[in-house]
Amino acid sequence: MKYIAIIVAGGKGSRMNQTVPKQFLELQGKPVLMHTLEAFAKCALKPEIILVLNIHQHEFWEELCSKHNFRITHQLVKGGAERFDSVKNGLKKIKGDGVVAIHDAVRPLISPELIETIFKAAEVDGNAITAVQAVDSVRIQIEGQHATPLNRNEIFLVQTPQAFHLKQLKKAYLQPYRIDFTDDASVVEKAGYPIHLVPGERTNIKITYTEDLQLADWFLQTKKTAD
Ligand SMILES: Nc1ccn([C@@H]2O[C@H](COP(=O)(O)OP(=O)(O)OP(=O)(O)O)[C@@H](O)[C@H]2O)c(=O)n1
Ligand SMILES: C[C@](O)(CO)[C@H](O)COP(=O)(O)O
Repeated sequence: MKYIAIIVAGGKGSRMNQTVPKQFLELQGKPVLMHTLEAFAKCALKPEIILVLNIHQHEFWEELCSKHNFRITHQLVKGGAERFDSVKNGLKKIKGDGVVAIHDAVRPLISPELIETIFKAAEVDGNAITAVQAVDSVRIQIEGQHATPLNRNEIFLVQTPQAFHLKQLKKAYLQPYRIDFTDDASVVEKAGYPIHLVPGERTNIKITYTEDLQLADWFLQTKKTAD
């Protein structure tokens, strides 16, 4: 079986409010994005890596690779206006059959072991989506109404990687973009495929706000000390 990873890094990081998009910010001495690619390169299944980046940042990325002597083989593809478009651009580069894992560049703490689990689970079930169970109490509030509680044992917070048979993904990504396509699972589900959840990792945080970068730094520092 062929394993392919699409790492989406085409975003602006507007919620982070920095001059450089968050995927390029330094984490333990190197850009966030390099940690993410390293995790995939360390996965025992040795997936082929496709990196989706805004076209105006390709040169900058190549400079960063030289500066950090970064040698992991990957194919560079141009990003799109929405995450959906970036994934679509990555998919266009894939020929033949295989299992494809899509991952946010800004989740640099993903473990190589979870990547392998996700690929293998998708191979069996058609797709595999990482998620962790809610630990806080959860309520839903519809505009103009009082907030009502939900059963947190039934609430899962969805992460990436999300892996799929290429056939499912290609069919799903023929659909037009919708605002409620917040991840790949929502696109594939809309195309008629049931979604399979796999336990994620609580440390696999998405760097969205400044404090997330501080938290990621702490996790990595702690891991380094433990190793
Ligand atoms: N047009 C886009 C938008 C997002 N992404 C990627 O999708 C992942 C998850 O998106 P998010 O955390 O929302 O990143 P940004 O869009 O950069 O952040 P923000 O919404 O704060 O601007 C990120 O790795 C981001 O680079 C992408 O490849 N192409
Ligand atoms: C794909 C994702 O990371 C799954 O949790 C999430 O939906 C991305 O959301 P964002 O608003 O684009 O950060």
